[in-house]
Amino acid sequence: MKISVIGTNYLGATTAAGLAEFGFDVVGVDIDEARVKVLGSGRAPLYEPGLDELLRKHTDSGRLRFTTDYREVADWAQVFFICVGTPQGAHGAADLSQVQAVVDTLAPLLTGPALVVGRSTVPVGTAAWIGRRFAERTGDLPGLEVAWQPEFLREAHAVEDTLHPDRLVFGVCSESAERTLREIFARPIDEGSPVIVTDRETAELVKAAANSFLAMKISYINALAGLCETVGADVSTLADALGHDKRIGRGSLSAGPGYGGGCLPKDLHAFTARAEELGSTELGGLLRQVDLINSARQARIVGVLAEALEGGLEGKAIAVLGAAFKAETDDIRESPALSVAELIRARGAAVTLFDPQAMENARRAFPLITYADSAVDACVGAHAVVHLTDWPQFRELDPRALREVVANPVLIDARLSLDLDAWSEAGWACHPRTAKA
Ligand SMILES: NC(=O)c1ccc[n+]([C@@H]2O[C@H](COP(=O)([O-])OP(=O)(O)OC[C@H]3O[C@@H](n4cnc5c(N)ncnc54)[C@H](O)[C@@H]3O)[C@@H](O)[C@H]2O)c1
Ligand SMILES: O=c1ccn([C@@H]2O[C@H](COP(=O)(O)OP(=O)(O)O[C@H]3O[C@H](CO)[C@@H](O)[C@H](O)[C@H]3O)[C@@H](O)[C@H]2O)c(=O)[nH]1
Repeated sequence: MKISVIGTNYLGATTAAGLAEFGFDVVGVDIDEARVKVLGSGRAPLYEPGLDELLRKHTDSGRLRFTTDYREVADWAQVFFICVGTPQGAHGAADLSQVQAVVDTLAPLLTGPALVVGRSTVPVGTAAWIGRRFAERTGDLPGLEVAWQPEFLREAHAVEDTLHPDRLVFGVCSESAERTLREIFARPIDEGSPVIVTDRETAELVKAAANSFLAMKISYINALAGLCETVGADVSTLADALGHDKRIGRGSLSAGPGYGGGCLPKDLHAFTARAEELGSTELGGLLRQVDLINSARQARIVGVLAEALEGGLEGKAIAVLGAAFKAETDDIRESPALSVAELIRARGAAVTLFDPQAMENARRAFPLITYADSAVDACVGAHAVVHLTDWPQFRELDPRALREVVANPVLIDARLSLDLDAWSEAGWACHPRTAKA
């Protein structure tokens, strides 16, 4: 089977490489020439563990290539996966202009049967709308069908999640579309990935509901973290204890600076907008509260920092550890680390930041922050150190050595993942405090 993947960044590049690994001939299409060139040379245009190797393997084998020209795939592929972006648009609703552009470019070029499979995250009703738009623009081409197969991969684990998905959700209108999807995903199905076959609306909703649920779990534990800070309780132990209950689970229960990234924030906003548009004010209200708790978390971290420093933040030098929205990625979209860094700067302090992978992206988007060549360099002369992205490298830092280079040994461990006993023993004032500390 010949497959085209349209849109080849975080989702699409991994999808294309994964489908080639499953044994198919794949052509990725993107309008970004620079991205297509890098991918064509077997390299990932972003930092994602294992992706470079998979891309190289299949560009070398000839099973995978990339183009900017839709004409190369229109008559060649039988299946088209849509993986373009669905960024936040007006009033939080999803901006579907990239999806619309794909339909409008592809439709006039199609001449025979095709299965178009949406993988982007979209508001419920989008697949039906795309189906109608294709029908209008192809003059009801026989054998053209639109299915929805949401993708649940996490950045930093994208390759593993693509090759061994937790579940596969097929939103289809026909048995033939289901058969095609079962054939494409035969390998993970044989390995035991559960398959849920449903209508397209349910498939679209599964994705929005899953991301909103993850955001809700994170906001719940962050709201509890605030309470724990007030009474000196330990939110990590609380989360461990909650997580042992199989009905709750430990995943997405790590308190921190709030959730960020290219998915959870925008997907929560889009789901809120769509739910309210469809009259579900209860769901809209719940999701709005989740969002409020998330933003408040970042302001609270800055408040804790300001209180920990004599005379507040004005004129102070603050070292920030981390720019990426989480570890093992160079993605800075909606990064809580950079939001906190900007809030600190807005209160009159100078920020010096280090991140193991996201420096280039951060420098481009936030030029007023100073960037250091290492975590230790970022801390030289600092009045406080704020730990905001949970890179394993930051857990290896030697608090005794760092104590020697800072102006003032104050640590805000916003990720709650450093060994605070070791830092306290080395003479640091650590926040947030627990009864233990
Ligand atoms: N990033 C993730 O981990 C992830 C995981 C699951 C689902 N998703 C969803 O997948 C979608 C894509 O996410 P992403 O993070 O890769 O987005 P992105 O914005 O990083 O990438 C979108 C890509 O599509 C390309 N593109 C835009 N218009 C195009 C067109 N008309 N034709 C061809 N290519 C075009 C862009 O050049 C870009 O390379 C979103 O809906 C997102 O919510 C993302
Ligand atoms: O216990 C936790 C878990 C995560 N986070 C933060 O939440 C954000 C999102 O993390 P994660 O879910 O690991 O990252 P993503 O790669 O954005 O993946 C989410 O978004 C993708 C795109 O839709 C989905 O496919 C995934 O299933 C979904 O987990 C990051 O800022 C994390 O630091 C926490 O603060 N505490």
